[in-house]
Amino acid sequence: MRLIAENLGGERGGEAVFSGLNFALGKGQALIVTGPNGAGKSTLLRVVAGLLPVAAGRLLIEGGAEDFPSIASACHYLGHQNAMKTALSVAENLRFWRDFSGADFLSAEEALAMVGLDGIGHLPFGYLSTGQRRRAAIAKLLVSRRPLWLLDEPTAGLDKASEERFGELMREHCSEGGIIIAATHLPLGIEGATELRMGEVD
Ligand SMILES: Nc1ncnc2c1ncn2[C@@H]1O[C@H](COP(=O)(O)OP(=O)(O)OP(=O)(O)O)[C@@H](O)[C@H]1O
Repeated sequence: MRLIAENLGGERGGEAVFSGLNFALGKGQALIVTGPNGAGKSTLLRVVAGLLPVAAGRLLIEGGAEDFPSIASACHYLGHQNAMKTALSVAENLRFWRDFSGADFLSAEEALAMVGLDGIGHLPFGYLSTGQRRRAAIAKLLVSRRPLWLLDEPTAGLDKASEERFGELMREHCSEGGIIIAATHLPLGIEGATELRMGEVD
């Protein structure tokens, strides 16, 4: 599977935020999107996820159409918000996302263990600390198999150990043929990733 952007443009509120972006990502490749606040990193991720329309150019996936007829069906989108219900337990939230996303992978309990949150699945999500909430949201990536991970500031609020653990999960995803696009202000520890700098004047 390859994800290709050709002359891609995105806009917010009718105003162009970026234009003329080109990239092609094959199995196992990662793209790190950097740039100052307001450069359009989140907008790009939302366009790729299908949450905002493509304003110019095109985005396509090649290969894997039988399993993933659209980019949206191939991706996990981890935005700034964790997208978890505070009144439901952590495990209930993960089971919801597992059912919603399909292609079961790890159980809620197994996924929580992978982010170092074993034994807290029964707690309401709202009881968790900021970093624990982010880790539980990261566990969503592991309850169903989707090849394309779109990550917006994924390590914001994580302690050092959790940051390193997540680095390992991302490297594992790539080594299994997954693709990652991550917007970040912090190093993520993915070797060999390509960097896309947004908001810079040539
Ligand atoms: N809903 C909206 N309506 C209009 N403009 C918006 C909307 N959301 C974002 N913008 C504008 O789009 C531009 C790009 O925002 P975006 O969130 O993509 O930047 P970013 O690079 O992710 O920034 P940060 O590093 O602060 O997260 C900004 O100028 C922002 O003000």
